Amino acid sequence: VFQFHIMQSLEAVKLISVSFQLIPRLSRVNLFTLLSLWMEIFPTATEDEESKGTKPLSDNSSLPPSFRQTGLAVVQNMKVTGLHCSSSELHAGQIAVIKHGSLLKGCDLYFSRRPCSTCLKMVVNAGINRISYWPADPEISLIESEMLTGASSLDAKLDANAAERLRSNSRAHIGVLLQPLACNMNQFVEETSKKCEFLQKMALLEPNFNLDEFFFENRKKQLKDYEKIFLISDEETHKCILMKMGLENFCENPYFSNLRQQMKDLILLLATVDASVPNCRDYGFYCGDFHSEETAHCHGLPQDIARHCVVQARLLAYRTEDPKTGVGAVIWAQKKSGSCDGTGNMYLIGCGYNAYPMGSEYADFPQMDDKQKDREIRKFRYIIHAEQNALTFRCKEIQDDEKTMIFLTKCPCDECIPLIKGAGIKQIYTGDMDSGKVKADISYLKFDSLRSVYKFRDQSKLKGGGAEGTAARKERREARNSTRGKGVDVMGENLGVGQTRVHFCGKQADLST
Ligand SMILES: Nc1ccn([C@H]2C[C@H](O)[C@@H](COP(=O)(O)OP(=O)(O)OP(=O)(O)O)O2)c(=O)n1
Repeated sequence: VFQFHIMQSLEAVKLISVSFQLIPRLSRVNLFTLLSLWMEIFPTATEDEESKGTKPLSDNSSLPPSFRQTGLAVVQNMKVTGLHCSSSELHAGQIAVIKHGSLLKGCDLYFSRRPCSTCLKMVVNAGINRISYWPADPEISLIESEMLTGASSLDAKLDANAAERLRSNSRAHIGVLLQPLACNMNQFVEETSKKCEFLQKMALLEPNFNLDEFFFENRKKQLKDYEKIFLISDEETHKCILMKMGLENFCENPYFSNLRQQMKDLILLLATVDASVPNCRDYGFYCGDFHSEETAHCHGLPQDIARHCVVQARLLAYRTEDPKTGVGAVIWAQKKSGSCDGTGNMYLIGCGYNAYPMGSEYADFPQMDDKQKDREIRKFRYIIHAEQNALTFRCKEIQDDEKTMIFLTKCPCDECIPLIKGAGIKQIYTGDMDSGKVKADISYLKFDSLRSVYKFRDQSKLKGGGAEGTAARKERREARNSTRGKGVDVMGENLGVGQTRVHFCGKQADLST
């Protein structure tokens, strides 16, 4: 009885701690759904770029008009084991069958559109556990006005009927898995996106940069685009499509308006996260100095793809268990020759976010950061970093002769640099605002001197790289060397050993010193 009471009190403590968690999290289901939407708009190569060899080889420029590009996240035991998108010849479901074969057994598939009957029969046959799809226009479009001929419209209807019969006959659960976001989630994503270091870097380098204006403008633009792609603007048309897909239960209110609200919330979240990584000509992920010879030899990814993968990592970061700092990591590799995937020759190795060890409850371990004097109750010794989770739970092996790339939302720390190097990762795409910092229980000193892995830092090709950038970095490095360990304020307010807050054009940013 005594033991029972103790157990009950422990449970109560855990519950209380859970309710005290400082930041809202994305649910797994919503994360996988968002990843599938994001895969649908994976940047594809133009013929020109392909022939020049500047983009991964892919071929999805000539999709039939009634066919909608689809993104897919393959999930096994709650871990993402594949991210795909359709190509001109193959649908996402077909690609999943080619790439995973019988390993699809027991997997959950998250599609950005309801897959066509051809895909559905194959993935059901492979023994998938569950399919969730985004409840808008399906893969074979049912929006007739956009179709070229009456024949394709009939095909679309026949396909909808066949898919519905396959669904009702299948033992796998096939339906719509969307969950309402935590009540302050979108507000939290907005705040953290504005503070995200990719935007902060711009604020640091650009005189007269209005971060709010830049961020909200971009978000507005993305939101408009994504609503066009992922939402059916006319409610009656949307209801009609839901009916045809066998989702009549969603057609009555309040279920219909709830569903649309959840869809809009997720689209807003996607647009917000997207706007946190600047998408403009002069900013990007560049290796070394933009004009230096080093850059010419290291064959980085096209900027739109690099940025796409960093945004993916930003989405993952919203599953963090760290009460303060969310970090996401995605590892992709590039095959030497093309592949049937809409991602061209790129394939997923693994992805992760920072969290307490597998299987632990939220309150099992300390959660304080280094502002807490008692080191015993700080989080750092317990949290598994995003890179560590991405490597540990990878779904593919890293091949020595292939280019493997890790995309991070934060500079890798000294604990992770040897892991990245040892694993055979060839390129790191990241921000470097923390580089050179020494915090009480975590340090970021090894990144700068890392030589065997190409580092594609978030920078301006005019200001962050090039001669001007080099000079600025040199100046910072010298300042750092002269102040390291002394906790001296270099340019602004002193935040303690290794950190300085600089004030720049009325804004402030934390810099390593
Ligand atoms: N490349 C990285 C860098 C960090 N982390 C994780 C480990 C910890 O969960 C958290 C630590 O982040 P910070 O170094 O920013 O430390 P704090 O969370 O204490 O924030 P602050 O910057 O205010 O000190 O991030 C990670 O997963 N991957």
